[in-house]
This record gives sequence, structure tokens and C-alpha cells, in this order.
Amino acid sequence: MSETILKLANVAVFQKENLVLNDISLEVHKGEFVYLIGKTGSGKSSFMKMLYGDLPLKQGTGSIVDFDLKTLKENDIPYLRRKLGIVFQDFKLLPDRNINNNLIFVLKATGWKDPVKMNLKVEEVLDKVGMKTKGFKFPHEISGGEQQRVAIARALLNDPELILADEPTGNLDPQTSVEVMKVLQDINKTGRTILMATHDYALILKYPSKTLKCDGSKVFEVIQKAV
Ligand SMILES: Nc1ncnc2c1ncn2[C@@H]1O[C@H](COP(=O)(O)OP(=O)(O)OP(=O)(O)O)[C@@H](O)[C@H]1O
Repeated sequence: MSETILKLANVAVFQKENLVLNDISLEVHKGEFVYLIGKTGSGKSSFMKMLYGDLPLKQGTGSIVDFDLKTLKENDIPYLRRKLGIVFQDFKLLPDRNINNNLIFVLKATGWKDPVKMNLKVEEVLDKVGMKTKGFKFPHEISGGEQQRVAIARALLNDPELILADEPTGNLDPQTSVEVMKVLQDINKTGRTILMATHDYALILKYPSKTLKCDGSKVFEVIQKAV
């Protein structure tokens, strides 16, 4: 039996008092690559936010990487996020420091102390995304695709059990999107679980995988048809 990384039962997602998604029951297992699709405003980002503790789970039950979303306290959120790697559409790199120092900043913030170990870790994750030689550059000195690869490297720093990527290719051209997608696929092949919200149907066709759809306040699995 494969390990369950995410399990939701009868979950509703609210933005303030507005119901965005309702009656969600699903499981994601270790090693899966799962897409989350749906029209603008259908609730993909709200769903992701609930998973990383940015929106409370008010209705239903849910567990993610061994955290109970229902009983999650404010103080638990940093610990939950250490077990998740979160990647956003807009990279969110700190503009005032180079790539290496962007990553060191995160390591220090999550309790790392030994400079030698930190440097080795930074090198390791940058190598995984093909950016090992560019650590000295500032975010504005690299392309959008490279910035997103660095953001993926940053998400890998604490060896997350689950990577949540919210429209990671949303700001990238089609070719660069494929390059970033290849990085995510490689990371998935090493056994890491990935949940990726996307609008990009071309990518889904190119890299078919389990797909969940947000529609009409529901989330359900869709079967991809061969084209
Ligand atoms: N901070 C907020 N406060 C109140 N309502 C919000 C907030 N953020 C989103 N919503 C509402 O929640 C619903 C779902 O939005 P959400 O951003 O989750 O959709 P999405 O599928 O991620 O869309 P997109 O693809 O455009 O990012 C929308 O009706 C939106 O207006």
C-alpha cells in the first residue's frame, strides 16, 4: 500500500464566509504527480491555500504530510510549511540578494546554522534544477524560467514530502514552461509527490498524469482522453 500524503473527506473551502469549494473527498499518495485544473475563479488557489494553512479548514476533515488540518494551530503552520515545498506563479525571490543568499536566507529562517552544510545544500538544490553555476547572480540578472527554477530549488531545501505548485508556469512562455515542467518531472521521478495547479492544457497533454478538476464548487478526478 502506498503511503497517503494528503487525505480530505467532505471538506469545504471558504474565502471569508463565501463557500468556494464543497464536499471534497480525495487522496494523494506518495510519488504521485497530480494536476489541479479549472477555470479562473474556480478555486484552485483557495484549495492550495487551505492545504498550506493559509485558509482554515472549517468543514470536513483533512490530513497533509501527517498534520491534521482541522486542528492546525497558528504555531504549527511554520512546521507544516517545512514539510511542504511551495512554488508560486510569481517566483517570490528576494530582489536585494543573489540566488545563493536567497536560499541561505530560507535555510537560516528554518533553523539551519552550519555554514558548510548550508552551502552544500544550496549547491545540491541548485544542481537539481540546473542552476548551480548561477548562484552569484541576482534575480533580475536571470530569466523568468531561471527564476522559477530557483524558486523550485528553494522549495526543495528542506526535503519536502509534498510540493504544491500554484500555476508555476503561469508567467512563462510555452518553451520555458516545458523546461520548468521537465524539472518538476525529474523531481517527481526521484519519488517526490507534486500537486500542481495549472491552466496550461498543452502541458497536461504533453505530460499526462492524474488530474483533479475544480468546477461548480466541486473537485473531482477527470480522465484524460487521448487526442
Ligand atoms: N482573498 C479573498 N477574499 C475573498 N474572496 C476571494 C479571495 N481570494 C479569492 N476569492 C474568491 O474565491 C473564488 C476562488 O478564487 P481562486 O483565486 O481560488 O480561484 P482560482 O481558480 O485560483 O483562479 P485563478 O486561476 O484566476 O487564480 C473566487 O470567486 C474569488 O473571487
